[in-house]
Amino acid sequence: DPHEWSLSRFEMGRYLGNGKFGHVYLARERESKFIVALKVISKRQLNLCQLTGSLTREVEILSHLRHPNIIGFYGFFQTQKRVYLMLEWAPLGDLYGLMKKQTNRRFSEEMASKIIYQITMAIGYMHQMNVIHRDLKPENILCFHNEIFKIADFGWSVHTPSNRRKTLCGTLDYLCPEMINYQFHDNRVDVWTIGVLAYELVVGRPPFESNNEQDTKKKIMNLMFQFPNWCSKDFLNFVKGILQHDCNKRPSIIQILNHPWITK
Ligand SMILES: CC[C@@H](NC(=O)c1cc2[nH]nc(NC(=O)c3ccc(N4CCN(C)CC4)cc3)c2s1)c1ccccc1
Repeated sequence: DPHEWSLSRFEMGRYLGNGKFGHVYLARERESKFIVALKVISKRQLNLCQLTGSLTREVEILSHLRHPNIIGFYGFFQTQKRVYLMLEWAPLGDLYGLMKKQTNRRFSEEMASKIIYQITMAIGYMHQMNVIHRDLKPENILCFHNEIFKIADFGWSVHTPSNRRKTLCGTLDYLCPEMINYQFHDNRVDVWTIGVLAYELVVGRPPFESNNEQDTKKKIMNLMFQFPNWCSKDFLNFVKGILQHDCNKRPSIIQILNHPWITK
C-alpha cells in the first residue's frame, strides 16, 4: 500500500463491543471507504498481565490463517499506547447475541448442525496449520449474512508442534492420566469444545453450567450432564461421542464431519 497504515487513515464508527484486553469499533478507510472492524488493544494492560506474547501470537496466527470460516485479518499498526488490528467486519454480531434472539433462546438442531459444520471445518483447517484455538464459545463466533459463521479472537491460541505433545516435563510414559490432562494442550481440546458448543446451541445453555466454578469443574470431571427429552437420538450420540474423558476416545475432525447429525 502507498503508505503505512495509521489511525488517521480511518473514520471511526460506533463502538461494537469488547473482549479480554481491548475494544472493537467500526471504522471506514477514508480513501477506499472500505469498512473494517478495528480492534484496539492497550499495551499497558497487556504489559501489566505479561500478555504481550499472546498478542504477538494472535497477530502471527491471524496473518497466516485464511479460511472462509475464520475472521479476515488485513494487518495491524500501533501507536505509543495501543495496537490496532484491522479485522473483517461481521455485520450481525456474535453468535451468543444471535442465540439469545432465537425463540426459546436456542437454535433448531438443523441450524445448530449447520453452524457446527462450519466451525468444525475452520478448526480442522487450524489443526492442519498446527494451531489450536482453546477458547471456542458463542461469544467468539461472528455472524454474517447467508448463515455464514466465522471464528474470531485468537487471543488464547497457540501453535502446537506438529503431532508431538507439548509437556512441561519428562516423557509421557510416566505421567498418570490426570497429570496428562493438565500438563499439555494438544488439538483435542478444540474437539471437546465442539461438543460443548453443539450442546449450548441446541439446548440454550452449556452442558456443565453451574453457579460456581467448583460445581462446574466437578460436573466436567464426572461428566455430569443430561439432555432435554426433545433432543434427537443423533444429537445425543453426537455430543456423547465427543464429551469423553479419555481424549483418545474422542472423534477426529473427519469423524465429526461425517457424523449423521452433521450430514443428514
Ligand atoms: C470475539 C471478541 C473479539 N471481537 C472481535 O475480534 C471482533 C471482530 C469483528 N468484526 N466485526 C465485528 N462485529 C461486531 O462486533 C458487531 C457487534 C454487534 C452488531 N450488532 C448488534 C446487534 N444488532 C441487532 C446487529 C448488529 C454487529 C457487529 C467484530 S467483533 C474481541 C476480542 C478482544 C477485544 C475486542 C474484541
